[in-house]
Amino acid sequence: MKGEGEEAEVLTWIPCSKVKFYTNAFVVKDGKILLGYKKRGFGAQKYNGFGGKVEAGETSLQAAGRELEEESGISSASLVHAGVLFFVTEDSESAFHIDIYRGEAYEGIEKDVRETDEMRPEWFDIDKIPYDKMWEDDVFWMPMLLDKKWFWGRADFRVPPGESGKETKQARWWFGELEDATASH
Ligand SMILES: Nc1[nH]c(=O)nc2c1ncn2[C@H]1C[C@H](O)[C@@H](COP(=O)(O)OP(=O)(O)OP(=O)(O)O)O1
Repeated sequence: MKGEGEEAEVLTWIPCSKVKFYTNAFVVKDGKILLGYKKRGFGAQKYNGFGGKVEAGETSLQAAGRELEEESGISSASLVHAGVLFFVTEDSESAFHIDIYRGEAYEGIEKDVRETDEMRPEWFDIDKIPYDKMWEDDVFWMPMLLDKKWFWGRADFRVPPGESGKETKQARWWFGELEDATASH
């Protein structure tokens, strides 16, 4: 049985005082979604959208377009802001504000898609998204992205109490739809 202290620790949000600004883009076309199998780095061996750090002097939208092209070869999908994921992990001193984009794909996009050193792109039917091979929180907000509902949420990852390994798991999270979806974004 767990002591009270341990329970309380699990229920607390992880404190953070610095935030890194990232993007992540998911391209959707004809009932399919393009995911990338991450071959190296943080989140390796998981399927994810294509994204990375927003560099100095860039807007989030510019960064999303650049990262999508660098990691998948897609250069002109039209990107729409789909939501925000605030991601906090014991692995990193900083939290991540991740602007999530939905890419509405153009005709013939398939031929532009290419594998890179970092990502192996693969199309999935939207009713067969491999959530068991993705970040644990994605299943909570992906339906809102697919339904074009603007969302906001937070996920905290911790090494579960009593586990000696370093692997973090989702410990606390919430996601919701923004009420004023007509606001400019
Ligand atoms: N779909 C997702 N769900 C989640 O919970 N965390 C995610 C996520 N996508 C990214 N993250 C986290 C993992 C990582 O700590 C951080 C940034 O991850 P990314 O894979 O986007 O960036 P990279 O480390 O590849 O950055 P660059 O080197 O700039 O390309 O955000």
